[in-house]
Amino acid sequence: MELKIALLSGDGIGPEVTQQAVKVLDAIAEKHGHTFTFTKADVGAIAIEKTGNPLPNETLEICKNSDAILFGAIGDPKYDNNPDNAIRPEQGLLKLRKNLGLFANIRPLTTYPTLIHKSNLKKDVIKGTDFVIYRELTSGIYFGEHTSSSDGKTASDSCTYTTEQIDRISHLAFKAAQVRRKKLTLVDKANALETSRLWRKRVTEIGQQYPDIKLEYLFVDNAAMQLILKPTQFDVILTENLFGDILSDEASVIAGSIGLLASASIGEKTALFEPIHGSYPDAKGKNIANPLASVLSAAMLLDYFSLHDEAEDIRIAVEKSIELNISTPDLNSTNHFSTTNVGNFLSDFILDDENTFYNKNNIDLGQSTII
Ligand SMILES: NC(=O)C1=CN([C@@H]2O[C@H](COP(=O)(O)OP(=O)(O)OC[C@H]3O[C@@H](n4cnc5c(N)ncnc54)[C@H](O)[C@@H]3O)[C@@H](O)[C@H]2O)C=CC1
Ligand SMILES: CC(C)CC(=O)C(=O)O
Ligand SMILES: [Mg+2]
Repeated sequence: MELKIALLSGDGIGPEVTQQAVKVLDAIAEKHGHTFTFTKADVGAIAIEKTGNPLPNETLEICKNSDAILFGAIGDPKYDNNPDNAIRPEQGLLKLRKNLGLFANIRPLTTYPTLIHKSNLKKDVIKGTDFVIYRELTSGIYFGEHTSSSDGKTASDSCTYTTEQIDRISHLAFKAAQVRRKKLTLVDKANALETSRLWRKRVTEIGQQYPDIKLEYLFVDNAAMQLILKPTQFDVILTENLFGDILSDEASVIAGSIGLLASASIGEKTALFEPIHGSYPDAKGKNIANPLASVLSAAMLLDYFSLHDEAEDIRIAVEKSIELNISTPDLNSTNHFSTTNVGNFLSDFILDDENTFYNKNNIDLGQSTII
């Protein structure tokens, strides 16, 4: 298969982690006889520095002319610490999502035996956790009217949802539940918010078209608690933009690191694949960021094009790296491997086996070495 992929590495650790995902995709292309071509484009703070615009037209055009987008992360303390800046890196990502109509953000959460064993959370609570968050991505409070008064004393952000915006992601979430464990949990704040009441009404109505799916409702405050108390109760979580953003970062603690959580943002015409984490500015250029979220986002990209065997190859390589402790410091407090090492291991493993990596790097099999 030939795929044109727009590569938007962005800021902070974005370039370091996406570089590993590209490496892994190159290995998959070589192994399975595909041609993946990457076209780089700027977004976020780097794009502001170069053009004054966090989403230059050229970048948008490259995305529109590609089959899919591989995205790193955006964000820079220079802007975060100066809230008065009118032009901000995150506008690049929000506008990209809106312009490409990427309304459904799919964030799977799985656990790995090696990491369950190391987790600070109770092992019998997190063992077997396997759910997916369907987060609405192009509406809600991030896209409402934002105001601030001229005296600087009042600010507002409005949250709006239409039935059309709720319906389209709800159908995707119900369909996902049909091929999973047939349970959908709507997370909202219907005891306080009008938008949440609309979500509850519509999702209940849509649920009638999916009688095989058990539909449950949770208020978001309770959901935040249940995620940690009993995460195995969840199968598909459906929620609005803000709640999905927050709950998925929280859920990453169950997996072991936010550096493990991948996502796919699906629209009608195209799709974007990105880690759920941000630009982790403190780690920029240090070669310590976990690249697995980016690599697993690349696996979701392959799934999107029905290259399921190829996606599985990536997931098996990722599992192997975790099992062998070839992991960055967030997962491995003693035997640190670098971002690049992890990417090299994955591509070597995909093309050959784990011994290739050990031999190339002159390591005894299983040795605990910092390289
Ligand atoms: N999709 C995106 O591009 C997002 C961008 N951001 C932006 O990123 C910047 C930093 O935001 P933060 O709130 O600090 O969130 P962040 O996700 O960048 O980092 C939070 C913490 O998560 C951990 N972490 C994140 N990615 C990791 C990785 N790959 N490997 C290991 N540990 C990792 C680190 O401990 C880090 O301190 C801000 O400018 C923010 O606006 C935040 C979230 C998403
Ligand atoms: C610009 C932010 C809304 C990005 C973010 O935190 C996310 O999508 O997870
Ligand atoms: Mg977020």
